[in-house]
Amino acid sequence: APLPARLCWDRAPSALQPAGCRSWRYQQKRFSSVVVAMAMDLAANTRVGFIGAGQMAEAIARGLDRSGLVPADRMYASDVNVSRTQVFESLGTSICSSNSKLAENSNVLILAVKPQAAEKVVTEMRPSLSKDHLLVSIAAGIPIKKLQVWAGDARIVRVMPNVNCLVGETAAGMSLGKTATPADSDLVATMFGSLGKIHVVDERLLNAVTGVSGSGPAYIFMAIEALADGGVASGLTRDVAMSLAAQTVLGSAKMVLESKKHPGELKDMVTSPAGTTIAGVRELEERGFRSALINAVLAGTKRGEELAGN
Ligand SMILES: NC(=O)C1=CN([C@@H]2O[C@H](COP(=O)(O)OP(=O)(O)OC[C@H]3O[C@@H](n4cnc5c(N)ncnc54)[C@H](O)[C@@H]3O)[C@@H](O)[C@H]2O)C=CC1
Ligand SMILES: O=C(O)[C@@H]1CCC=N1
Repeated sequence: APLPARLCWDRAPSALQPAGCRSWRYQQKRFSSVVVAMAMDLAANTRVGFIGAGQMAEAIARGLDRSGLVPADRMYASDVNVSRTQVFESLGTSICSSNSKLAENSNVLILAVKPQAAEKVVTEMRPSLSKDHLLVSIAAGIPIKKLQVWAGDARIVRVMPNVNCLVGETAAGMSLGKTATPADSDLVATMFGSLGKIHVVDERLLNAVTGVSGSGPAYIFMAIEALADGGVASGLTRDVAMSLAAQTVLGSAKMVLESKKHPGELKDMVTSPAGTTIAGVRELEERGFRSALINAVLAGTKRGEELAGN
């Protein structure tokens, strides 16, 4: 189910920054005072710690800093790989020498290690975790039930974002653990709402979210690359072909989101009788384009289910 309107924002949080923040834009009037107060409280009191400072942690950290909701100097990170902590240091983030130290410094911990490492990492941290910690796991597949056993008293929220956090256009799903509170739900929705869009879903559907939007950017990047290759094969320069391909994907996504029309109807708008598009559509149908995408999503969902069992 989509979040209640007040929590399902399009980039709203860039407008929800406390006075003094870089890009505060005085747009609070668009939101209820409760939401504004919550976002300001979050901005003031949340110390976000990244357990694992890899690709996704970086995308979230850069996105949060960029949105202004949690500035880099109120984020912490730990990683066994020094080259990764150096990246976070360059963002202005404090580095902790262990995951336990990270827990001492942060009240919201983002579990951003690979799913296969999650049990060892969380179990080792358990003595440092208390009911005052909110553990937000982005690890694909790992169920809340397991996380709760490993983490002891910490409250758990599971989120499946995607790498587009980096540009404030993520598409994410979230589910709450048993002891997570409505305030935790609001906080996580606000945080990831500042990075794009987030929906609350039943936990059993989080692997499907992973299949569609967690992994989806890779499929779209491949599509952009292939469209550009087609352009180059047809004589365009690489730069022009890439720009045309990426802008076409951006514009098409906007058409779906803003027109609220069914994608099939939009496709028909492009497809002239005996024209160029139907020639291409026919080729795609012959090669199982739609079926390939459907199967890719199902394969990703299934892999998430496998990761649950490790
Ligand atoms: N890459 C993506 O697009 C997405 C990834 N995810 C999830 O995010 C998590 C992280 O994925 P990536 O960032 O792609 O992986 P990554 O490999 O870039 O990052 C994982 C980081 O954890 C660090 N690490 C390993 N053991 C550690 C330990 N004991 N203590 C602290 N740090 C440790 C590694 O050195 C590495 O830097 C995974 O669980 C994945 O399922 C979720 C959504 C999208
Ligand atoms: O490939 C993966 O397992 C992760 C989870 C979703 C996107 N990347």
